[in-house]
Amino acid sequence: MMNNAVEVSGLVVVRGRREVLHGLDFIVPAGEVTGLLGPSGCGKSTLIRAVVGVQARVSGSVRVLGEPAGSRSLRDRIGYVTQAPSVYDDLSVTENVAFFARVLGVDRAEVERCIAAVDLGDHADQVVARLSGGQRSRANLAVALLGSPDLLVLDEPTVGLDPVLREVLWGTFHRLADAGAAVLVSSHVMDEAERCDRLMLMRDGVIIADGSPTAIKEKAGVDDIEQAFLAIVRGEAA
Ligand SMILES: Nc1ncnc2c1ncn2[C@@H]1O[C@H](COP(=O)(O)OP(=O)(O)OP(=O)(O)O)[C@@H](O)[C@H]1O
Repeated sequence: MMNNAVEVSGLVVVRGRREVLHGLDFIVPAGEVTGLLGPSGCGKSTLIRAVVGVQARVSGSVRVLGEPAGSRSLRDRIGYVTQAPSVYDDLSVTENVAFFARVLGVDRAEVERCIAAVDLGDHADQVVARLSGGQRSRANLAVALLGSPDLLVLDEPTVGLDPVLREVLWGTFHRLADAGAAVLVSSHVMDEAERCDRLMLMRDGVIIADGSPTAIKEKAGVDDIEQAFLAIVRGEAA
């Protein structure tokens, strides 16, 4: 097993007329939950899209599980959850997950396991249109868990979820990491930082800090990540 699921150097992305990622270097290790934190618009989704291989106008080197990002062979080794739901409104949770299992060629037995992993067992037969927002996000996540991907990439998976559910989902992410997967989770909510094994703090298309939450706080000489973020930004401006 490779230690780094993702290895990136010199990542530059241009969108419209603007360069939105300005030459990033980072890794995403296997067996850990890596958080990508930064304010709205800083480039988190763009970074994630580059890793998954769906972003246009990318330069630099982006290697995922030993292959160039976007390689065909990576398709069933990466689970990717976007902010927009991929599940169908008029199908039940089970029908949705079973549909994607067929598409991916994943064993039917996986369907129930993935639904249970996101704690949707009680709603398995409900059509997605009648689920709450949080339940719908979890149905989306269940699809991404099919086939036990080596890399799970989640773009703001906990937005709009209640604290109990967030707790459940973070538990799921850590279980997957403990089983050896690399988990990359973005969030604009700084208070999710402490739940990550490793963090990348991002601002204006640049990674301004990278390390364990403890190491980042120690280096900045403060005791919460939000303060660390501000201290680093102030330090850069000075
Ligand atoms: N098609 C586009 N043309 C030009 N600029 C774009 C385009 N799409 C996105 N951008 C810009 O790229 C930057 C990064 O966007 P991105 O969606 O990656 O940010 P984000 O950190 O994921 O934000 P959020 O947390 O709000 O989802 C933003 O400033 C955005 O305005």
